[in-house]
Amino acid sequence: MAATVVAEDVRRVYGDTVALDGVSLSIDEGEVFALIGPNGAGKTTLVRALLGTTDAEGTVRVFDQSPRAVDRARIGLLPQNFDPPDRLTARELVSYYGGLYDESRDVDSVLDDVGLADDADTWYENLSGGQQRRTCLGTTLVNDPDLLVLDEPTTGIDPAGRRAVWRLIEDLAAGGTTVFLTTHYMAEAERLADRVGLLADGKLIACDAPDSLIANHGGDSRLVVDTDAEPSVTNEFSYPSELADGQLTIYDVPPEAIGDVVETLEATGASYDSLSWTEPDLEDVYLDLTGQAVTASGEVVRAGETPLADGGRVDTAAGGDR
Ligand SMILES: Nc1ncnc2c1ncn2[C@@H]1O[C@H](COP(=O)(O)OP(=O)(O)OP(=O)(O)O)[C@@H](O)[C@H]1O
Repeated sequence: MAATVVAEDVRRVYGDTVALDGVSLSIDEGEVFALIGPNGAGKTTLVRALLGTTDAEGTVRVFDQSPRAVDRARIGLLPQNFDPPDRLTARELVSYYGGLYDESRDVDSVLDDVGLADDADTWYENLSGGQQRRTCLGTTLVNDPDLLVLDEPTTGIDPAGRRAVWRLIEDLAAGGTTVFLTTHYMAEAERLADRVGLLADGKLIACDAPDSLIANHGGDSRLVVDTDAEPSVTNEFSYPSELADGQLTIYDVPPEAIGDVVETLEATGASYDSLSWTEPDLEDVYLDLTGQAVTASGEVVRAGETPLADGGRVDTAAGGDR
């Protein structure tokens, strides 16, 4: 399969700040590639380097051309901070961007694709956050791009809006569009991406399919039970387990074995209050590889530090919008 984007040893320094420190990656045609990293990791700088809007050392090829030589009609870019005029309607905005190209898609079909057919004549300022972001996405689709570059497509929008954007990206990917997106929402990358690149302090520290990253770096699943059990309870299970401060953690229990584990616990005469089972995810991978957790607002919390006000290691599909 042909590579749509190839970057080799890309480096960008701003004064004393090394924003990108030798990043190499390639994105295949039709692939959804998500670049994960906290605020300041270098995501936007890499977007700029790949599109040739910032000077960087190293080599970048897009459609096997220098980025600045690529026909702009082949690329759709959603910048992180896209702030169109408030008093243009969704239709006017998409139509305006369509006018920038020699050939563009029918405006109504674009509005339909982004789920704004019913709100096409609403001013931008009166659309919800999710609708606004989908309008912005519409302006990037009007030239029917072969490569879509989305810099933090869902930052700052509510969970329902985020899911709507996810569905839209999934539809585009199913239609064969190559997508490069950046995000600090691990769940977003896990859901959408064929491959994920983990960026930390300007370095690409891992790059693989989400499942492979989780299998190699995510650790075990955990069954956590609040219980009054005696310390010796850990001898009862055939899985590794530990008891501390009234919390029993049993590792690597497959979901179908949870009932047996609970029966074993009950048989010891112990009672319990709550029980939760969690699978490892990309958050665990990032933590394992960097010693850092990424909060919902994209800040990092280093292992051993007090979590920030927005809840520390949180980045679920449902929560944490600011
Ligand atoms: N034009 C610039 N001038 C000076 N420093 C810059 C410039 N652009 C980025 N940086 C610095 O480079 C580093 C990487 O920034 P970048 O915006 O690429 O990160 P990011 O991962 O996109 O972060 P965020 O999620 O906050 O947008 C940061 O330390 C940032 O302050």
